Amino acid sequence: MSERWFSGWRHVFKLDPDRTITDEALDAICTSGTDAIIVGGSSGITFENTVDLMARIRRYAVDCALEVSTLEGAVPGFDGYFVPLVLNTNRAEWINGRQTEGLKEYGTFVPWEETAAQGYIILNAEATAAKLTGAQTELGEDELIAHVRMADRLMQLPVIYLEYSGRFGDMQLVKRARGAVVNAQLFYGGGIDDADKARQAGEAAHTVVVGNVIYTDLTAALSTVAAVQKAPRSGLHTK
Ligand SMILES: CC(C)=CCC/C(C)=C/CC/C(C)=C/CC/C(C)=C/CC/C(C)=C/CC/C(C)=C/CC/C(C)=C/COP(=O)(O)OP(=O)(O)O
Ligand SMILES: O=P(O)(O)OC[C@@H](O)CO
Repeated sequence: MSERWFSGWRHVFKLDPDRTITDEALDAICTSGTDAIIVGGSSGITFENTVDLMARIRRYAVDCALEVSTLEGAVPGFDGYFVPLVLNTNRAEWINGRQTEGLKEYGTFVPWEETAAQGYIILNAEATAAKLTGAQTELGEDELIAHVRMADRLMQLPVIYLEYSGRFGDMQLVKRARGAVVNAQLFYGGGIDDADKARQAGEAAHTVVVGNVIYTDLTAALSTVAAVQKAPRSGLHTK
């Protein structure tokens, strides 16, 4: 598999421009040893709150990518860009509709070498992103694997993101999804609020994303970095 700008990422913190984080907490996150920060959220994202958070993270050496979820929030100056496509919805707006609108507006300015599509499979019905996009979250194993193959083999997406935002997912299912992946990098995110869950996710997925706990228990959030980085990588792509 060819190297991608995010290939080496095992642990990532996701920061939401629509939430408040103190300078002290941001300093701890950015100097934690995490591989990268993703800036993203599914509601309340504006140009102003995204620029503000980017400028604060930019004081640190850590890689910082934007997950573009609104047209207004497409801000230049990040190290990389992810464009989510939701795969388990029947609302075309969230599969390719808004993305095409975005390309009409910004297509000539996109830094393509540092931009990657993410095939989102949203599995927690309670997540804001699931409600927003009408995601069909009740997938059996066969349906999940079919979505994974659609993303990985037919669509050739570089990232498949199993999204349980707000709830810890089924790690056996995540491992099976990973087993079906040939080229994509499998991101897992959702409900990681201690080192043990982080370790389990680190054993199951290529890349582990930690979000909400940053805002509720910073010490627990920081403990997830070493837990993922020490987790056995058996069965993972060589990156
Ligand atoms: C000018 C310049 C430099 C441009 C570079 C940016 C760039 C590459 C632009 C390309 C143009 C473009 C294609 C834009 C498309 C933008 C767009 C509107 C895409 C739609 C994305 C989408 C499917 C959004 C739906 C929600 C979603 C999947 C969001 C991802 C983040 C996420 C899941 C956050 C957490 O979820 P949440 O449920 O909120 O979690 P909590 O419940 O815990 O809060
Ligand atoms: O916020 P949590 O539940 O940690 O999930 C992380 C990330 O997958 C959200 O998009």
